[in-house]
Amino acid sequence: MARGTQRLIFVALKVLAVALALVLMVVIIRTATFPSYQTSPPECKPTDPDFIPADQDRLARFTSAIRFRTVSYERGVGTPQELSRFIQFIRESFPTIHGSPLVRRQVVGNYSLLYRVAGSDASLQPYMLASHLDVVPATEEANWEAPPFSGQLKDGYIYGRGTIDIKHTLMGCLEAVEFLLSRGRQPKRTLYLAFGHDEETGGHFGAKVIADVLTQQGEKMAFILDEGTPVGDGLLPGVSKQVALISVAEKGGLQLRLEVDEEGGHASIPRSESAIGILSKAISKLEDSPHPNMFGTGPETRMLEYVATEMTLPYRMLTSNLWLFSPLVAWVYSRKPQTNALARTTTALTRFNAGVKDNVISPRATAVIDHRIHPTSSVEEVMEFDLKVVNDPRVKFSVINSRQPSPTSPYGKDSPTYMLLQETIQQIFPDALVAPTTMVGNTDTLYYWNLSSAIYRFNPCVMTSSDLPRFHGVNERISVKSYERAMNFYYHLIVNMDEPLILKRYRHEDDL
Ligand SMILES: CCCCCCCC/C=C\CCCCCCCC(=O)N[C@@H](Cc1c[nH]c2ccccc12)C(=O)O
Ligand SMILES: [Zn+2]
Ligand SMILES: [Zn+2]
Repeated sequence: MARGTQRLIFVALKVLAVALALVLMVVIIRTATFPSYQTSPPECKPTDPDFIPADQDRLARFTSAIRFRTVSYERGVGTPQELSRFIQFIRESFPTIHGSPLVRRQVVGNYSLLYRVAGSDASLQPYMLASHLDVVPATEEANWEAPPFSGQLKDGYIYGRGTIDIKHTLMGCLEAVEFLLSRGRQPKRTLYLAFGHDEETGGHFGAKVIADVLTQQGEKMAFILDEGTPVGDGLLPGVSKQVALISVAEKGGLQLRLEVDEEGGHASIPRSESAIGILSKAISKLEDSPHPNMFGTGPETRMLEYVATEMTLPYRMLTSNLWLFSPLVAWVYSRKPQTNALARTTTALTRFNAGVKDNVISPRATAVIDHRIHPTSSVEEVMEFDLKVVNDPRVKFSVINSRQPSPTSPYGKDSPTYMLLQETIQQIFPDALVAPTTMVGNTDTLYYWNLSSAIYRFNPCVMTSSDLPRFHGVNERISVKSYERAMNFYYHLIVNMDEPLILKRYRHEDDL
């Protein structure tokens, strides 16, 4: 090898070594100095004078609420009589709320409830706590450890449909307001409670109408809190502490119907391709072609950064240095369904219909694809992507439903309401970290976008990965301790909202 070439290689190796050393240095420095986003407000204790205990009366009210079979089956098909009975039960169970001159109650869309609790300072912008009255049907009843509409107490858990989705927040909010008012206190800031009656089937007749009513009344909210992501225990790799996940954004959706119409006929004389075959190829192409991994562009990235300082060293190093390791973390995310759903637009094949008889070639095949759209993508992008992937004019696409991803609500120390939420969570869950994330399913907040730019989705309940299948699944349950935490969470949130010190600490130029 010529001497000149040798020297060149030597210099190149030297440059590479220096560059690597520099990169390593940056990685180490960032790992060691990465900021913490956590706070440590005073813990809420059972000995506090304003602690709400899960006493017999409150537990009895909650278990009774679970016994109402307020099931939503499909759009416009629910259980109206049961909803009416449940509304009556709520009215009788919370006499202070329903007798207070501070409270205005409206029944909206026949079965949804909208309460306004007047604050003493009308100059302050109101806020809204949302939940829903309905539940999904209970299947596989035989496999439940206690009947799904029994509200049975067993080994410290209350069993039943709605215990974590979402009658614990519905009753938790009401208990908190009842407790406040029964102590003769009036909040400074007006608050709304909004309880839709058909969230489980899209909120078209409940939350949508609530939003219309509030819009007509010209209301704007300082923030809105609805059902959402839980306090995860063991859900995030590399973090041993619990992580309370506040969803600051919600994925969009695109439900597509795919249809192929071809000549059918006698099964003994098939053509080379059938409607079923053509459609199968199309949907299998869609399943095999995932939408791009968007890790690094949405709240899912910040979620990791918010807990970085509490991670085990290898994870901490990766997360503190996403400028370098983002592609690697993106790949790790794509490996598990829960994290994959956070990182990209997902494609779920939910229906496939074709054929009427064993020996008849079906002239028609149809399928439904349910996409959930990443916050940094759009309905248009998803449609364009799919058409390109299928690339077959015989497959006709039609849109069943579409909605853009939600705007991302402000979070972090620049957002007083997010920080208020974070501090309240840490009062009730003192061992938990708090982090922003994206809601992968849809909620009633879809209709509330025009009411507030600060919309958060959170479920004040600790959940392990083995609890997740209880959502809409078998053996839905909540521990008595968790229900107690839910009541106290809402109570503290309401009290904190009137505590100028907390908001002021994070308030910038924007006045709430
Ligand atoms: C590593 C990170 C882990 C993250 C873990 C996240 C865990 C999530 C755990 C629980 C969340 C479940 C809560 C889901 C609630 C979603 C509500 C729902 O099921 N919605 C339906 C129906 C629906 C409601 N509103 C609309 C509007 C438009 C279409 C459908 C719906 C749904 O999303 O399909
Ligand atoms: Zn729900
Ligand atoms: Zn649900």
